Amino acid sequence: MEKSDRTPNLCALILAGGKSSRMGRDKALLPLEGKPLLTRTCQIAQSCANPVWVISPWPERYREILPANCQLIQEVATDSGGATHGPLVGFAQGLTQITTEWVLLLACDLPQLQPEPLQQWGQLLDALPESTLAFLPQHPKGWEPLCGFYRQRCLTSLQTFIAQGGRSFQAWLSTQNVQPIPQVDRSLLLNCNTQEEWQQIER
Ligand SMILES: Nc1nc2c(ncn2[C@@H]2O[C@H](COP(=O)(O)OP(=O)(O)OP(=O)(O)O)[C@@H](O)[C@H]2O)c(=O)[nH]1
Repeated sequence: MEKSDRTPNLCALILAGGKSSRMGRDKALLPLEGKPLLTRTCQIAQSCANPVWVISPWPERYREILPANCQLIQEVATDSGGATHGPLVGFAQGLTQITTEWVLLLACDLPQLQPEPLQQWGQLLDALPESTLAFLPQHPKGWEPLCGFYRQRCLTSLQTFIAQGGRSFQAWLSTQNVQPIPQVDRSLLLNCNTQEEWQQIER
C-alpha cells in the first residue's frame, strides 16, 4: 500500500498495556512473520493512518521494536494497588495526544489483521454523518471496540464516563452514536489470548 492511500485526518493508536495473564508472556512481543506482533500491527496501521502512536505503561519495553516514525506514549496506568486500568483508560489517555479528526484504535494482539480492509474502511469515514462518533465492527453481543475508528471529540464523553467509574467499552459505547462497519470478515479480528489459541495461528 502506498503512502498516498492513507486516509487524511486519520491517525492510529495501538494499545500495548495489557497484563497478558492468560498468555503467560507479553502478547505484544509474540513472534509472527519474523517480527514481534506489535511491530506487525504498527506496520499495518502505518499503511493507512499517520501518525501511528503506541500507548503503554511500559513504553521502554517496545522502543527498539517500533518501526520508524511510530511514537510511544507513556501511560499512567496503575492504581494504588498496582493494577492496570484497562483498555478504556489507555484509550482515553492516548486520545488526549491526538489532533486528527479520526483515530484508528487497535489492540496489539490481532494476528490475522491485514492492511487492505483497514484502508477500505478508512475510506468510508468521509461519508459518515457528523453525528457519528465511532465506526466499528459488530459482533453478536455488541461492538468490537479494539479494531475500529473513533472521532477524537469522543474524548469528552469518554472522560466523563471514566470519571464516574466506568471501565467497560461496551457500556460506554451503548451511550454513543456508533455506526457498524459493513461486511466485516470477522476472522480478521481474531484475538489471541492463550497459548492454545496462539498455537493455532498459522505462521
Ligand atoms: N494501554 C493499555 N492497553 C491495555 C490495557 N489493558 C489491556 N490493554 C490492551 O488491550 C488489548 C486487549 O487486552 P486484553 O486481551 O483484554 O487484556 P490483557 O491484559 O492483554 O490480557 P489478560 O491479562 O489475559 O486479560 C491488548 O492490546 C492489550 O495490550 C491497559 O491498561 N493499557
